[in-house]
Amino acid sequence: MSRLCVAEEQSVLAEDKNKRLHKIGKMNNSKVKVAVRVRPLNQREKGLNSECVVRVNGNQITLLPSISCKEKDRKEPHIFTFDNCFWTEDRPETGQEDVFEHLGDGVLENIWLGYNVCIFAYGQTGSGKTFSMMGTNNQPGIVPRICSALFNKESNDAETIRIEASYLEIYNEEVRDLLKSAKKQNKLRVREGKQIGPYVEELSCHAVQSYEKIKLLLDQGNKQRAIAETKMNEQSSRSHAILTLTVTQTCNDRTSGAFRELVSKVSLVDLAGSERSYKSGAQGRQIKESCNINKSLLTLGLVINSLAESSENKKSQFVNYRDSVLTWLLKNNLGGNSKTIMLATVSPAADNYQETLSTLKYADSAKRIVNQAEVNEDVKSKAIEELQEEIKRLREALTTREQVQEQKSQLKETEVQELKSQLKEKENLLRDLETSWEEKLKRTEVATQEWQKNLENMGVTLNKQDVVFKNECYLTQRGIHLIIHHINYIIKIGSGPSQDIQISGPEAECEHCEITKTEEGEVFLIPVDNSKTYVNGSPCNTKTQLWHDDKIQLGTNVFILHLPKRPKPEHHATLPSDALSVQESRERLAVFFRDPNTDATWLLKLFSELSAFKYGTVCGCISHLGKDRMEIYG
Ligand SMILES: Nc1ncnc2c1ncn2[C@@H]1O[C@H](COP(=O)(O)OP(=O)(O)OP(=O)(O)O)[C@@H](O)[C@H]1O
Repeated sequence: MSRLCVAEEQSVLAEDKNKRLHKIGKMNNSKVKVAVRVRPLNQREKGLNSECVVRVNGNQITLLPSISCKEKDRKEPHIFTFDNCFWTEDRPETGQEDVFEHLGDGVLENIWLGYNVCIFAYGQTGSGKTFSMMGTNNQPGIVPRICSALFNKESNDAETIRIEASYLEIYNEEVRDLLKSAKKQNKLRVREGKQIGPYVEELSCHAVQSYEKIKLLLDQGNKQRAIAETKMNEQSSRSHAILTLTVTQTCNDRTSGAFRELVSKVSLVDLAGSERSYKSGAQGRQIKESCNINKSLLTLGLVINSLAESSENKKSQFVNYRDSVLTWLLKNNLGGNSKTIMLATVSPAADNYQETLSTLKYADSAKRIVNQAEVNEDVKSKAIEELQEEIKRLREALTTREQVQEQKSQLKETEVQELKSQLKEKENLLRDLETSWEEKLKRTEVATQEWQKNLENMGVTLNKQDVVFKNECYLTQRGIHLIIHHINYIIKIGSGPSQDIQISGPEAECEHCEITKTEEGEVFLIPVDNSKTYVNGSPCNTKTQLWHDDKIQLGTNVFILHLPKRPKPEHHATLPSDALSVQESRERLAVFFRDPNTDATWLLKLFSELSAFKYGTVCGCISHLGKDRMEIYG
């Protein structure tokens, strides 16, 4: 039978099943809910006096024409209506709560009812996807709030709740397990089962019993992501991250007295920035990254469009989910069995007009998609049955293939290998489904300990939220995450698109400075003429050697150099003959001398040398303390 006929037959069977489920109220048509969040103007945009071109009125968002937009967009504003519009400028402190109240509460309700749910954040780099999904310690986002509520017993009346978590990222169309140490990573393949839908082979799944445990896993995953990024000088915005929680509840049906098992798969997705390719001036490896990011996002766009069209025309049409890893994994969430929310994040600044318009158009298409959400009841037994059948079929196929192996052709050999690998995978899945909860909890504990040990062996120490590499040379920059930039030979820093590290702010030059590392491991800073560059608070206008822990300020961007092999040498100041002694601490220098009327020029020289050398920004004062003592404060 041709592929098309099989697809047609399957779709007829699925339609019949859907009709039946609709009738008994266990499936319903569910439009993708679309919300838009506008972040406040950031420092860079304020510094550039960027015009604010977005207005929000209730659920309506208007994009006003601006000088920077294309000719055809200059005449009229673009007006869109969504399920929710969030504008953080009005109430910045309650922004995260507002979003959770309007989106998160509904998500929880659907989880308790046994539906699959998905929230995916889409928008240009820096528009607030990670801030909305993850948030910060003080302003937690949707993900930690959902995780915390899942363990709040008052929010549901199930007898038992079991939660398993997996966390992956898609980078250059390859899947990485964020909860497995880099050493143990194989290239992970996406497969698909009739009952379970698309899944990632060998992806680790962790049983969690408390919010603290999920938080620990999330932290681990984010660190793993940070390590991968920094090892390759990547940035998080270049990969897509998917956290999946499988929530299994057993409930006692009050009327029949029977036990029901409800399973909800919760997919929380932080997509890569949507604009990368044309604004970042991508080169070399970055071109591959951009193509692959855009391949996923492009396919996502195509999938959204064809789903929107088929929902409107009420006609099913073939949707090529398998064209990208992202859409394949989100197959159920887009047009399938899931209650899905898209959170589109945008910047209000005029110079982001095109990206904002394209995000809003994307979001506008998404709101036309209609999913077929189904209550997932007793799916485990069905999945076990399906796997047992599959395993039986694969074993038989393998025996037949092996029997005709006499004429050993290359083709047969590959076929046998593929069958063996499928068989192994299905057996693993079955074993996993049959593993007891207690065993799963034990496994998670062992995996966490192993992961931490591995990091220590790699020379990485975990310091609260931070990742520190013991013996390497890098710059750290603190923002929403701690960002680490490795220095290998030469790095260019500036606000221009071709710079290795991009800085922002009104005082950031297009090409601000270079940092070089010699073969001997010495590090130098070479500022570009007239750039606002400071080392430990002192202006730096010429090539300057840098030491461990030096603070480098480029305009308003601050970096700390990590170079443990080059600690700052001890400073030996030449003191005038009448100085008696010098006492130093990191914050204070006290010079004792005989004659309080000593010419102070040497002291001022010493002061400026020391401030440049060791004391960072010296807001210091020189004060006379009695007859024979002066103190300089750093
Ligand atoms: N709604 C908001 N309110 C306050 N600050 C915000 C908001 N949204 C984003 N920000 C700030 O803007 C900056 C960029 O946000 P974020 O990292 O979430 O962007 P992103 O879309 O995830 O970017 P990328 O695609 O590069 O990962 C962060 O410093 C964040 O704190």
